[in-house]
Amino acid sequence: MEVSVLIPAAGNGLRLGRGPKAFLQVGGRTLLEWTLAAFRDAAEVLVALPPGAEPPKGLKALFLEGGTTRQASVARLLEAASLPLVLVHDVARPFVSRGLVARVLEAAQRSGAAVPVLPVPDTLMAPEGEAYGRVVPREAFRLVQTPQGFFTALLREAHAYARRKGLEASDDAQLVQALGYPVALVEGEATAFKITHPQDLVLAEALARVWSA
Ligand SMILES: Nc1ccn([C@@H]2O[C@H](COP(=O)(O)OP(=O)(O)OP(=O)(O)O)[C@@H](O)[C@H]2O)c(=O)n1
Ligand SMILES: C[C@](O)(CO)[C@H](O)COP(=O)(O)O
Repeated sequence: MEVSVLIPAAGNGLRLGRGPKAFLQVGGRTLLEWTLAAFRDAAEVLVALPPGAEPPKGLKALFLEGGTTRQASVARLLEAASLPLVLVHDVARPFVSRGLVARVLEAAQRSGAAVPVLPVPDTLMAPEGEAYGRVVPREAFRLVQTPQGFFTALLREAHAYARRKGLEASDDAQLVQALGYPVALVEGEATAFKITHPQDLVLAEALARVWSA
């Protein structure tokens, strides 16, 4: 794959409460190892680790120090990317299939910016305090995943724009959109869920038993 894969892995995993997720073991491998396995065919892989973390030995990637936010970590990785196309992928989503990567890459090559999304499977409601509130039409919403693919120059411009405007966003597609560029949507997949809370580890352990990257 002629692409620079950027892996923001510098978070502290506060909601999970088990230390930085990059080094968390699931099914006998760290989340970083699972993630790198999914991108083993990439020409270049860059990983942002928490400041002060020792880069793991024997892994094929370039390790950098991350920033205080996801956006800052991606910005540092982006500076070091050398290829015209980038994929940005959370280490917290270790079970990403080749099919998903191929879909995002293809759409990013075609349109310059692409993200995977999933429909909302449940009733969607805005609570009123502690009480059941207004139900909103779930058809109007999507869950946004990674990997997100971009022309490197476009994502660099979007990050530079965000810095100038003081924008902070939870993903990279928002910055590209803020710059005024459209972001294409491709079909996401349930297995690429983000390990966020302790209960997610039950599913991750089960998936690790059957997953082949
Ligand atoms: N300063 C940061 C914060 C987050 N991330 C990365 O961004 C992704 C999405 O973040 P999240 O799931 O929120 O992970 P954490 O920040 O580790 O979790 P929490 O917010 O619960 O602390 C993760 O792969 C995380 O490592 C990063 O590279 N640099
Ligand atoms: C990038 C992301 O995974 C897309 O859904 C998400 O925005 C990260 O959010 P978090 O709050 O940093 O986990």
